[in-house]
Amino acid sequence: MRRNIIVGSRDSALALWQTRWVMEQLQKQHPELTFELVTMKTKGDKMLDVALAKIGDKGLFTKELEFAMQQREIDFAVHSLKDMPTALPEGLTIGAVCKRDNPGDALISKDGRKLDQLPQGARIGTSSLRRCAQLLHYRPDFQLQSLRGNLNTRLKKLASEQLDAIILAAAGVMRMGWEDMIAEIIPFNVCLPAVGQGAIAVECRAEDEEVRTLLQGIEHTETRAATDAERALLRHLEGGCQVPIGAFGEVVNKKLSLTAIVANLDGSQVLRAQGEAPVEQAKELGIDVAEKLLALGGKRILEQVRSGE
Ligand SMILES: NCc1[nH]cc(CCC(=O)O)c1CC(=O)O
Repeated sequence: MRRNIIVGSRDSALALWQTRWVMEQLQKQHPELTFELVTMKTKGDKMLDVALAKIGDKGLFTKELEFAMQQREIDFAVHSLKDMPTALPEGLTIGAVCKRDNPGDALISKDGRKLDQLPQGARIGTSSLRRCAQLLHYRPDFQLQSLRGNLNTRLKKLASEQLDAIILAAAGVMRMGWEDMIAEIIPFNVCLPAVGQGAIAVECRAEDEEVRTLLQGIEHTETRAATDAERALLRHLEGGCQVPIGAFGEVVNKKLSLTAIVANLDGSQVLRAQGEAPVEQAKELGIDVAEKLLALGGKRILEQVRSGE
């Protein structure tokens, strides 16, 4: 076994928290190894003020790290699974999906109000089409404002842009130690999370058996099955961040269940589908639920959203 493992990460506070967490778990399991952290900026870090839907680039937060892996400058990279494209570059694989934290979306509001206590026409900050569409479906009076930047920046904008509330992934908020600011985890019947939300993934070279064996130690089987189903669904719908798609997979009583939505941009249509399958058939389940959504009218919605109608 190699002695020194080089670990790549973005340099945002959240990414660093996640990467250090992974390094810590591995170090506990392998006291004989050393882990070295290398940080880099990705295109997504350099374009923090541009709407994600406008950049529309797959691998915005992962490409530079992936290139470094292919060049053997780093041995593995830690990502939010949510930020990973469903198709990985040649020669790379997801070596581990770690146990998922809270998968939900957190409401952080000016005076701790919950969603139902927000005033008519409340101004809510979020940069995600998925959150916008589902919130508008629930409360057409809400005014959604775009919100980008690192978590710190977004939190500051709650006050500086005079918003009533912002929405962030609960897992990120908790990892930053801001749990006390969460007014409410938005229920899944209102807003279904993004594919992979709340799960940390480790990407490595597919042929690097040493590192793959190492990463087995932090793999969480149920989270892998759940997110395999979610990612298969997303891939089948060919949805990047430009399309409002939400999904949540979960192992309940040893069975895998998957719920997903496809929405149009103004939230006037939100289609929902659900399915169950044995844990070993995660990908088939994802495709199955995707097919249900397409049949329900998702095909038309996706065409409309993509053509900018
Ligand atoms: N798109 C940015 C991003 N990628 C992963 C997380 C949160 C952490 C996670 O889902 O594991 C966030 C922040 C957010 O959406 O509020």
